[in-house]
Amino acid sequence: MTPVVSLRGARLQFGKRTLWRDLDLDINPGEFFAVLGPNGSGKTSFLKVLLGLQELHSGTVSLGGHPVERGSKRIGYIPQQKSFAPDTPLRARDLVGLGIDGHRWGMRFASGNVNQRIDALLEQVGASDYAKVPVGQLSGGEQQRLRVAQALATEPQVLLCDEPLLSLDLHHQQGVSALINKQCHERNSAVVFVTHEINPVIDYVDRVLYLAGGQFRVGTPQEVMTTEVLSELYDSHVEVIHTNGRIVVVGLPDATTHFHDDAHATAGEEF
Ligand SMILES: Nc1ncnc2c1ncn2[C@@H]1O[C@H](COP(=O)(O)OP(=O)(O)OP(=O)(O)O)[C@@H](O)[C@H]1O
Repeated sequence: MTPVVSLRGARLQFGKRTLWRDLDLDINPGEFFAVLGPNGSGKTSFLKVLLGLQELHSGTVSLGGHPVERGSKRIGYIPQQKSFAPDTPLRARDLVGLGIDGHRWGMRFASGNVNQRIDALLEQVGASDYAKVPVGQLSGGEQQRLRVAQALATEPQVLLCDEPLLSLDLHHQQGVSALINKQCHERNSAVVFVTHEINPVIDYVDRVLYLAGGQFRVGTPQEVMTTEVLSELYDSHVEVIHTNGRIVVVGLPDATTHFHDDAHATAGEEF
């Protein structure tokens, strides 16, 4: 199987601060891949590398066997949930339409084909009923469904999701994550899902990249979400409890203070 995302010897650092290094990773079609970690550990920066918005310090990254490029149609991107202003002059279907031809300048005269495609996308995310409602009048969950539809417009090989459940209530969290998982399975897209909290997607996640303190671990949730692994990553005792199919992590320190500083690297280590 050809991986959708490949990183080799990847390293990202800002100044003396290394977010991650020696990252070798393949993400496969149809894989639901979660990126976890505390504030400032580099989750969004990881997405930016895949979006071609952030260069690696060293190593390589490719998408579908090609170097990453900005604005690639291979990628669908669902940004963090931010509400539209109530008077935003866009209807739900206009927002989805931007995913199809938003790269074009000037007034859009939607063809029959474009309209059909918009209808199909609205249907796919269960948003047909509010197709003509101005986006600013919709609930956070309804707006987020439209962003999912917009991100799916180009039938992307990989769907990058940056905390797409933030500020959604439990009901809408379940709806949006089920929708993203559906895309993963029915269209065989890879999903890279950045989140602080694994539990809302625990039933869907195949593998996890856990970033903390300038280090990382990759594996299944069962392999990574353990007392031993997280205590090592945080350099402090952390208790991981698995209960009723959910994972509770107790005693998390402020990991952003534990970054590995290259100034303290051992002599002879290669950077
Ligand atoms: N262009 C940049 N220049 C310098 N530092 C940066 C740059 N981009 C990100 N950083 C720093 O890198 C660290 C990781 O940022 P990033 O946004 O990737 O973290 P995150 O894990 O997504 O955090 P959060 O959970 O708070 O959203 C932060 O300390 C941030 O300030």
